[in-house]
Amino acid sequence: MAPASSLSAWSDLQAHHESVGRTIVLKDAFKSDPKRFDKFTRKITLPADISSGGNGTDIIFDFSKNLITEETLEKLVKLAEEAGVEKKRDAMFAGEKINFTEGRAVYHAALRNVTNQPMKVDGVDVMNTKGGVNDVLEHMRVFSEQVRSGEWKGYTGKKLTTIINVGIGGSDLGPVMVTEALKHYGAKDMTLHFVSNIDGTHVAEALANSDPETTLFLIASKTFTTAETTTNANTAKSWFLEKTGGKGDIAKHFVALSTNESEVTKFGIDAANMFGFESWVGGRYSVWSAIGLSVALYVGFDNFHKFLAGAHAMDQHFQQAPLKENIPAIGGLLSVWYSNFYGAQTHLVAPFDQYLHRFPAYLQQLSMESNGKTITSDGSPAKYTTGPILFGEPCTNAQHSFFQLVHQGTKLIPSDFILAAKSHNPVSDNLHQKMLASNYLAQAEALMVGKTAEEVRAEGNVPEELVPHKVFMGNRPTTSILVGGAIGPAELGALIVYYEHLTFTEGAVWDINSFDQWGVELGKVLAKKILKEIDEEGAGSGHDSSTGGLLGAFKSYGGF
Ligand SMILES: O=P(O)(O)OC[C@H]1O[C@@H](O)[C@H](O)[C@@H](O)[C@@H]1O
Repeated sequence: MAPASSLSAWSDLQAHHESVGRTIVLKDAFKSDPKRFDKFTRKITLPADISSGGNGTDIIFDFSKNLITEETLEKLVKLAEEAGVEKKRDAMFAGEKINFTEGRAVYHAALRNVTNQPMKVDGVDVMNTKGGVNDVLEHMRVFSEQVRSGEWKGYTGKKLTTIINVGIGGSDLGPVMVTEALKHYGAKDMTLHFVSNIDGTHVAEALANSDPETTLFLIASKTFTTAETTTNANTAKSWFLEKTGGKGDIAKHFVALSTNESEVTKFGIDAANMFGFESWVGGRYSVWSAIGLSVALYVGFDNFHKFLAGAHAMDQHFQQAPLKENIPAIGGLLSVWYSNFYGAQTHLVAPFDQYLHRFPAYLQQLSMESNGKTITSDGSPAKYTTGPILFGEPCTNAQHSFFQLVHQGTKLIPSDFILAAKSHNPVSDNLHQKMLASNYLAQAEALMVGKTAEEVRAEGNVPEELVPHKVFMGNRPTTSILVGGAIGPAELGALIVYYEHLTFTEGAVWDINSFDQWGVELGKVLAKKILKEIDEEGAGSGHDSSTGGLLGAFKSYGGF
C-alpha cells in the first residue's frame, strides 16, 4: 500500500485544511446550521436482549463539535477509500495474515462472534474446531459457574472467593478495566486482585490478606514466558505451597490462561486446567478470550456473553456501515485529521463515569501499542506523524487537575467525553447523575465556545491586566459519546470495540502494522543482562557512564 501522504486525497485534505479547516469557527458553524448536530451524529442500537435496560440501548456518537464540515467528512472518507481501509478491514475479518511482521491473522473478532458465523484461518473453522472458540467458551462457562456456585472447591472443601489474576499488559489491563467497569454486576462475595508489576509489593499486598484455602490463581499470559508473570506466578505458587504445608492442591487452586501448553504444564498446571486461545489474538485484544476468565468469574458467564455480544454488534456495524456512517471509521479519520493536518499529538478520553476509571489506561495500550510505530508496510519510515499519545482520567476529577491545559494551553487536544444517561447508583434522587451530566455537557460547550476578551470585560470588575488570563480561545474539538441507558456488559463491549476499530482505521490509513509490538523488546533484553550483572561483581560492562554509575550506586545503596 502506498504511504498515506502520497495519496491524492491526502493533498486534497492539506489544501482543504488551508482553505477551510484552519478557519472553521465551531460556534459560528452551529449558528449558521441548525441541523449540524443531526448531520454529524451517528447512532448504534444494541439488541434488546443484551442491553442493560432490556430495551435496545442507543449509543450516540456526536461528532458535531469537531473541526469539520460536510466536505471535510467527504474528503476524509475519500482518504479512507484510497488508503484501502475497507479492503484491509475485510481482510482482517476474512482471517488473512494482516499482521505481516509476525505472519499472523488478526482475529479477535472471532472471540465475540456470538452469531457463530463461519470464520476461518488457514481454512480451519476457528469457531467449531476442537479446542476452538466455542469449546473454550463452554469451558469458561462450566468452570465459572462451578466456582461461583461453590461446586468447585478448594483443597479443604471450601468455596473459592478470592481470585488473583497474575498477568501484565493485555493479560491484565482488560480484565482489570472490565471488572472495574462492571462492578455493579460483580459477585458480592468475591474479592479480586490483579497482580501485574514485578515490584514485589504488588504480589505481596495481594497475598497478604488472602487465605490459601479460598484463593484461586489465574495465571494469565499469552506466551507464558513474560518475566513479570512467571516470576509473580512462581512466588504465588511458593506462597501457596508454604502456607498449605505442601498439602495444597495446585490443580484446584491454579488455572492458566494461555496459548502455550508446554510452558503451562512445565509450571505445574494440568493442561485440563488451561483455557487456551490462539496466536491470532493479540495481547491488547485478548480480554474477549480466555484472558477474560476473571470477568466471567466475577460477573457471571451470562454477563460475559452479553459483553461479547455488545462487542459483536459494533463489529457488525464496522463491517457493514458505509464509511460515511461508520462510527469507528469516522472516529479514526478524525484522529488522522487532527494528527496529520492540525499537528495534534494527543487524544484525550475522559469518561464521566467512575466505573470506567481504568478505561483510559486500557485504551493507552490499545492505541499506543498498536499505532506507536514509525515504519510503514514497505519498511520505510512514515513521513507523517502516527499514533497520538492517548491519555485520560475520569471526570469530573480530571476537570480539577489537568483540564486547565485542555482549555487554555497551547496544544490542540481532541477529546472524547463519555456519559451514560442512567447511573447504576442514582443516589440522592439522581442529583449526582444530573451534576455529572451537566459537567459533561458544560465541558464540551466551554471548550467549543470559549470566552472572548469582550465577554470577560462585560462580566465587570475585571482589572484590564487580568483580561487576557481569563480569555478562553475556544474552538477546541470534542466527540461526545452518550450511552442511552446504563453501561452494562453489552454497552461496555460496544464502547471498547469502537476504540479498537478507530485504532484499526488510523493504522490502516497510516499504512503501519497496528498488530505487532517490537518496540517493547529492547528494554526486556537489556533488563535480562542487567539482572545478571546485579548478582555479579562490579557495575556491569559495556554500559554508558550513566547506566553503569546508577547500577553501581543501586548495588551499593541496596546492599547487593
Ligand atoms: O500475555 P503475555 O504473553 O504475558 O504478554 C503480556 C504483554 O507483554 C508485553 O510485553 C506486550 O507488549 C503486550 O502486548 C502483552 O500483552
